[in-house]
Amino acid sequence: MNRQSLVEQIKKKKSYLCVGLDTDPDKIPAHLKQRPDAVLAFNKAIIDATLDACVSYKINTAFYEAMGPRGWEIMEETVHYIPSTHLKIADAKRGDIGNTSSQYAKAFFEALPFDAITVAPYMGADSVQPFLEYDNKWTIVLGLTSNKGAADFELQKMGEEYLYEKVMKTVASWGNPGNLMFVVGATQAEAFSAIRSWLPDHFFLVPGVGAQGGSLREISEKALNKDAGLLVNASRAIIYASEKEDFAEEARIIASQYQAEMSNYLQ
Ligand SMILES: O=C(O)c1cc(=O)[nH]c(=O)n1[C@@H]1O[C@H](COP(=O)(O)O)[C@@H](O)[C@H]1O
Repeated sequence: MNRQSLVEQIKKKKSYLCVGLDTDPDKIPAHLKQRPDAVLAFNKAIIDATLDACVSYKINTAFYEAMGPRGWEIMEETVHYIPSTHLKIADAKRGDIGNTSSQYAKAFFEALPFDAITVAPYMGADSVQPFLEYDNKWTIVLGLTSNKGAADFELQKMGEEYLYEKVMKTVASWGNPGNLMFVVGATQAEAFSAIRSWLPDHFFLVPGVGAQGGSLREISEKALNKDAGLLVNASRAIIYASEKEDFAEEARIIASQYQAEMSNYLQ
């Protein structure tokens, strides 16, 4: 999905919500757990229930890789189930020497039909470039992450700049806002205005609302741009809104609440 289609979907839905499919087999409602296809059935029910409220799904590959070979198949079946109207993100946080990154890019962009992948930039230009070579796919590079450990490296100063600032500005010079996004955690709201001032056009994937406590209002006020420029992810707050048989309906309600709030900020 290219930038124009993504922006059209955001305007049509009045939503920049990304639903995170971080599906933990242990957290699936009891009535589904017995089924051999429990995780897939859970994902399909969540997708059916939230389609109208969101523009993207983010599949956190760790949850599927942890299930062994069947998990990889479930991930594949899930990504095929998501309609082409929605941006399909592989949250895989890959990045390695060039020839290995090329294989990661092939795995998620060709063998699997993802539109986007999260990439860790620590190994530098040659580790990120193979993903950026796909013009029609999105590379989403970790900028300032939502976790406590962001303080260990990302928020350390390198001369005048924070490390994350240097990383984001440098990576921005390798690609363009048509196929490059950055992860900026919602828990880092105080940094959003500055980041938006030096990257006015890029989309940011923003995890950290919901279970991690970030404020949708604050990041929206500070970082929405003319194309929205934000994809805000919530995983646990939506998919585990209920542990009972009504889990999909409850997920729909929470996703719709995010969508309604977003539609106010988009005006
Ligand atoms: O790249 C990510 O998606 C990501 C980056 C980051 O800084 N923080 C972060 O929480 N994430 C992911 O975003 C999701 C957040 O999940 P919830 O906290 O349950 O909404 C998880 O899949 C995380 O792996």
